[in-house]
Amino acid sequence: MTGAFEIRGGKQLHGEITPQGAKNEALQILCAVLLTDEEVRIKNIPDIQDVNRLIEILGDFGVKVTKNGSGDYSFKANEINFDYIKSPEFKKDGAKLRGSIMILGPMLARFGEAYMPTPGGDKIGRRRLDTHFQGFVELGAEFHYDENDYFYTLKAKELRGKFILLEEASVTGTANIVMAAVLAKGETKIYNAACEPYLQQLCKMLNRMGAKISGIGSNLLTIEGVNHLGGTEHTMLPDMVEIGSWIGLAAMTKSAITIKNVNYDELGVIPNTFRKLGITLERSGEDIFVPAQEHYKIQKFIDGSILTISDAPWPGFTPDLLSIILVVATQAKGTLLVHQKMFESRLFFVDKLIDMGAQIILCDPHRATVVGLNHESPLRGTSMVSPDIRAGNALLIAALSAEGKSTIHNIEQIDRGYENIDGRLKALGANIVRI
Ligand SMILES: CC(=O)N[C@H]1[C@@H](OP(=O)(O)OP(=O)(O)OC[C@H]2O[C@@H](n3ccc(=O)[nH]c3=O)[C@H](O)[C@@H]2O)O[C@H](CO)[C@@H](O)[C@@H]1O
Ligand SMILES: C=C(OP(=O)(O)O)C(=O)O
Repeated sequence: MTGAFEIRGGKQLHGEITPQGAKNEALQILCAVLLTDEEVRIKNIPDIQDVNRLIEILGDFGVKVTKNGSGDYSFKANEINFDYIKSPEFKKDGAKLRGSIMILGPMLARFGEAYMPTPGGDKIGRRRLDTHFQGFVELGAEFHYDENDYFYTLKAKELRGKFILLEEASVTGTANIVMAAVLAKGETKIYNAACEPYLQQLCKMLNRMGAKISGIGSNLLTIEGVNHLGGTEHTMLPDMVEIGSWIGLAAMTKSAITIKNVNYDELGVIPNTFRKLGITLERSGEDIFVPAQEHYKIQKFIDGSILTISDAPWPGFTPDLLSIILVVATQAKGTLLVHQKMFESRLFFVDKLIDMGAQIILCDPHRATVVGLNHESPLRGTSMVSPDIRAGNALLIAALSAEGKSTIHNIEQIDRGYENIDGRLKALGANIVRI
């Protein structure tokens, strides 16, 4: 376990915070640089562990990486080091994060072979990769999984476009198959494609590189294969999971906070989902202002029944914000059912909130009922271990609202997704120390 945060909570915060570039977009976009031998310049790259690890892996692959400034890099994949890709080091490095899986599509498309250890990422239940491999096989690849070594191998003399109906709208799966199909022969149609803003960003970038993708933003993508892709420039969207987290932070700490440059129109149902918890938030151009609120009251459904917030593939509510919703509900007035449909072990962190005094019943691994305390009795500071990236940030927000001192251990799980989080929270007036 690496590092800890010590937090003295119960303080009102105030000021402005700017969201980092989106982590999950960055992981897709960085893999796409492997599709061309020309230079690709990428801006607004968040300075976080997962992304930095992927940049290191690209460097080890032989990609020339140049840092132009903060969050601004150029990549040129004109030579690839296959010795490294087949080496034991790559088996170790590639397994450190989830996003590395999206190296497969570009490598297969451009070089006809691709290798990958079982990727890492959050331990939030089973995270199957079938959709990715079924897609590659449909395009004509041979697939081999070495169960002893947890190592995937893909080979294809030629990829051929076809109609692919995905079993599920997997985010990284869709990105991977799109990146394989852009250089395939003929037309590929991907139905039941994931369509979140980050995938739209990837498709737009690929089109700027010379790809022919239509249907962007829908669940039916049509891709006319091309022979060659060229260089481009791309800027990452702000991270919607951060934006939601800072809305939650403001509500939990009764603080007035302005979240800058959020690209509001790309946030889908996120703002309204927080409004359903009774939180006031105002759009001002591209900023969101959350005023200081003593109380916020959870809405009910029209028929008077208890509100349920659940995750769903985009444009549904992202699963990555459900932990924040759950924490914020602990101090709302009213009752909420949180239904985490996608992941099997993402709600277990509620035992830590219960230790802090929150009123929560974990109904089963997917559902938790929260009875809000209406800010009448604050959470109590405690010592806890961050289990995953989003629960980690949710616990951090709980600790900032709690009375007394909290210690959060295993903050690598927070650092892998949030840039300089202690520095940025301190700038809002938080009492947080990295120990
Ligand atoms: C690096 C990255 O981008 N990670 C994100 C990506 O992970 P990732 O791409 O790995 O997640 P997937 O979209 O493949 O699916 C996540 C889970 O949801 C289930 N599932 C998925 C689609 C569906 O229609 N029904 C369904 O039940 C899958 O079985 C899986 O267990 O998308 C997830 C879902 O938004 C996010 O939580 C992760 O932060
Ligand atoms: C689950 C997440 O990340 P990863 O897919 O990288 O594990 C996340 O970003 O919430």
